[in-house]
Amino acid sequence: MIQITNLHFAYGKRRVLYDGLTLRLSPGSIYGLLGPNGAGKSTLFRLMAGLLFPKQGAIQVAGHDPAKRRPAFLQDIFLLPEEVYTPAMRIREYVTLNAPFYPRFDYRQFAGYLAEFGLTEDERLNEISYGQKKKVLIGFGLATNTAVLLMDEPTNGLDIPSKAQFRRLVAGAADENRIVVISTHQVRDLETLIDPVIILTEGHQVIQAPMEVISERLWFGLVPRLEDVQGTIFYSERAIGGYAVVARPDAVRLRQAMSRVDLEWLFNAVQAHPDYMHTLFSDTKTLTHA
Ligand SMILES: Nc1ncnc2c1ncn2[C@@H]1O[C@H](COP(=O)(O)OP(=O)(O)OP(=O)(O)O)[C@@H](O)[C@H]1O
Repeated sequence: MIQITNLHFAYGKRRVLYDGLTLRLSPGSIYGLLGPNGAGKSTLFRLMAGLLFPKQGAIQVAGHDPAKRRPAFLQDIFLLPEEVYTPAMRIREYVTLNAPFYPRFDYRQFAGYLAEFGLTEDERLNEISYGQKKKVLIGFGLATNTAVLLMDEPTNGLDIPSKAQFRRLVAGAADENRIVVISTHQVRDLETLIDPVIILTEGHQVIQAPMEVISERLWFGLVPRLEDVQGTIFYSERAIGGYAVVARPDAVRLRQAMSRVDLEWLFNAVQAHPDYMHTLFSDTKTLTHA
């Protein structure tokens, strides 16, 4: 469990990033953390990992106060940063040096990921591409089997087939004891993987909701004309044959048309109507998907 209660944070005297953030994340889910540039996604990860400290409020991660950085906490959390830096050594040496920090590290599992990504342990981390380095660290992070796995923009730098591999490997490594949180701008990369979603807005609002609830409370679809929607449209964009729309389900005459959550449209709708969306999902912060 990750429990964030009334978190306040700012870098020095700069703009306040969190002004009373409260969130609860439960094991058994792959959370998607979305937000505009500068909203504070990476900062939230650093706070969860104990690399930054709250100005006020409390963070509990798997029963630990991250700020204390106790060994029992550090061996149960892995943070894959957005920008990865790797030392000039072979993958094998990297694993020999770093895996012992994680008591549940599974060497065979890691070897399987490397093989999936078409890499071998003999390769030198300073002689492979950025995307390949990222794959090594994604595999390493999954193989740590920590209770908490935080991944900041993991699909940046991955080619299209690797994104599908990534989804498959993460889905396979997630289990009922693990909390996985993935931040991303590439929502289409992860649409089928993440549930629930957490969306940060510029105005410090936070929406947290399971996909199932989102699809019950909002309608996503294509309409030939905007006049086909009676009532509030939260987001629309021109599309082939009409308009892509996020609206209230009861506002759409064409309700029989299938509605499937589109995370990119949802993201835009939340940024455009943060207060309304916050109210619409105010009761879902502690819900997890079935
Ligand atoms: N070390 C730092 N010192 C001062 N300000 C910082 C520092 N790191 C980040 N910031 C500021 O804090 C804000 C949030 O940054 P953060 O990297 O957490 O955002 P983000 O949501 O991850 O952004 P992006 O989507 O662009 O990666 C930004 O305005 C950034 O300029």
